[in-house]
Amino acid sequence: MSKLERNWQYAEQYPGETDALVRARRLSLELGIEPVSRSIGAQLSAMTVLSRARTVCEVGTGVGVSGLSLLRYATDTTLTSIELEPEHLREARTVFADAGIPASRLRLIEGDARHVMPRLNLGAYDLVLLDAEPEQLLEFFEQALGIVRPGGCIIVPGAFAHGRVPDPAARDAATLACRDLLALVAESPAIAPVLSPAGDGVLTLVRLDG
Ligand SMILES: C[S@@+](CC[C@H](N)C(=O)[O-])C[C@H]1O[C@@H](n2cnc3c(N)ncnc32)[C@H](O)[C@@H]1O
Repeated sequence: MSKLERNWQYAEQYPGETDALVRARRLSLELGIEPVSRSIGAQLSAMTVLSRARTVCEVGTGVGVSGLSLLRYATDTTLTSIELEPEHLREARTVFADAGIPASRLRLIEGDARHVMPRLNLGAYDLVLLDAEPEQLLEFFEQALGIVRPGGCIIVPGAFAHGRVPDPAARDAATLACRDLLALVAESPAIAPVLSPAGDGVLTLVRLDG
């Protein structure tokens, strides 16, 4: 194992998770839904608090691993989470309830985020997480730019498309979408991008004022 791989593995095993997160992660894997990794979950938990995010929007609820992470330390934060699959959302409702998250802090919306996001209030969210179909990433991103407030951020876990983005031979739709987004935001005067190699890559995009 290379030094980089050892670092990565250590970082993935390092953070502790709550019992509710451990249960949700297990359920997610049993159902074949890929949850955010432990280190990314820890980053999300910290980001919500660091950025003082009160309003968070998530695309791709799954069964709630990322949602629980986002809300972990932020007791006043509300989460709007959009999920296409009714079964996933049903499981997520149970996961949030079992974790003791009050219903008043949650707005779980069933539907295709590409149709739901245009109905959300412009500039109303402090933090937006995009964790659904990578092929649709550019569409989600355009909508996210509209709903995140200036100074707020958009977070994209899985930005390496399972490690394929850095491989020039990889040309599948998901990889191309991630590459296109990375190129787009690198050139944008309206965004400060940060790409971290944690998990399968986390792209954090701060929407600049003006
Ligand atoms: C990678 S999983 C999300 C995992 C979750 N964020 C977590 O960490 O627990 C992606 C989810 O996005 C959902 N999804 C796919 N396309 C979607 C769309 N267009 N709108 C909303 N949800 C979508 C899938 O059904 C799946 O549950």
